[in-house]
Amino acid sequence: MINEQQVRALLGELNDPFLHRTLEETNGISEVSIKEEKNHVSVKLAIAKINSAEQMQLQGKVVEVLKEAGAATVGIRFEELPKEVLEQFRGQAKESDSESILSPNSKVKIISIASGKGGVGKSTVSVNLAVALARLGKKVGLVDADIYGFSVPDMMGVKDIPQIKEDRIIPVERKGVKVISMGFFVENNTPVVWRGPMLGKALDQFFKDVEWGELDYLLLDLPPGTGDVALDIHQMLPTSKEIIVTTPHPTAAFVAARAGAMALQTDHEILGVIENMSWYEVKSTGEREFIFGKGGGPKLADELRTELLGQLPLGQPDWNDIDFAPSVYAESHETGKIYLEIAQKVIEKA
Ligand SMILES: Nc1ncnc2c1ncn2[C@@H]1O[C@H](COP(=O)(O)OP(=O)(O)OP(=O)(O)O)[C@@H](O)[C@H]1O
Repeated sequence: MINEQQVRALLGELNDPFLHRTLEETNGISEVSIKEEKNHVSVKLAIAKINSAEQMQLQGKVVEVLKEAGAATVGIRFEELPKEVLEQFRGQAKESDSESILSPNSKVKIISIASGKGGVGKSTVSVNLAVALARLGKKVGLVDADIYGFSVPDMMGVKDIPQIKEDRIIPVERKGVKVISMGFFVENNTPVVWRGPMLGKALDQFFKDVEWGELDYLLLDLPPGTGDVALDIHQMLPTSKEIIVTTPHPTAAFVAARAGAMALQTDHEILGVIENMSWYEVKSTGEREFIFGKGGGPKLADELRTELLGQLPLGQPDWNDIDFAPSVYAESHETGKIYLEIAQKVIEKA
């Protein structure tokens, strides 16, 4: 037989779905009564907003918890918390929000990885830079903000999907990096068709509803080009710094300059340029062939008055690795070492 004290203790641990505080903290358990002969528990709970999907979810949880503890049947009524209480908690919620990643006071360093056009290796660079920062002991999150063309989960060999806990999204951890991607939330790799406002909301969720925990760096793999999403993100994240990825071809660098110009126009500092696919090294002779041309990276860095953070050769990761992630270079791989050098520079600059 369950008693009132036990009921209060159990329910007190559940969260008000809107305030992210426990019912004990919100004083949300208004009534508890127990009919001993039938082992029936009935409770009245006060939450921030009633008649909502969140209420239904909480209802399910209450029934589950109480039945597990021995109640035969459970009756629940909901009421709304008094206005004064709500305001008090909303005020506090605002304060803690202001410590969130999006706040200018946040200590998390946000770095957006941008490119002028698709296919230059922006996602590959984002993934490997994130892993390299983690290898250097940093706490790193990675947002695949390339909402239409998400590829990060595949590149990192992520097989799990995020858990949802108390309506917070828990990112998937892979190679020491906490990862969130739109790819986790669509089925069967279906392309995502969004309208502008929905898109902004989805991104907003990635920052506000994801339980990132403590982070030193949050990297964002932006969509290619200078479209709406890239612009949205710039506006949403006034403190973010930018890395521009280009290939060595002069025209690629010219197009990438536009992405850089957008960062500067929106007052975002550019940390530097990374030139990808810089050369191909012939194994037998060690000779470098400049397949995609030469000079694009340094020229772009010059134009944007920033530094060339590194040049990455053509070549795939070692696919014999035990903990296989298709696009992640091992620490001992020549390219993996270059990523560590770039990450070190990023730590010094960001
Ligand atoms: N240094 C490299 N050597 C060999 N292949 C590479 C290199 N960098 C990237 N690639 C390959 O090039 C392709 C495009 O890379 P990636 O998806 O990272 O580019 P992207 O700029 O993010 O493209 P999009 O913007 O279209 O998503 C991928 O197949 C990737 O594996």
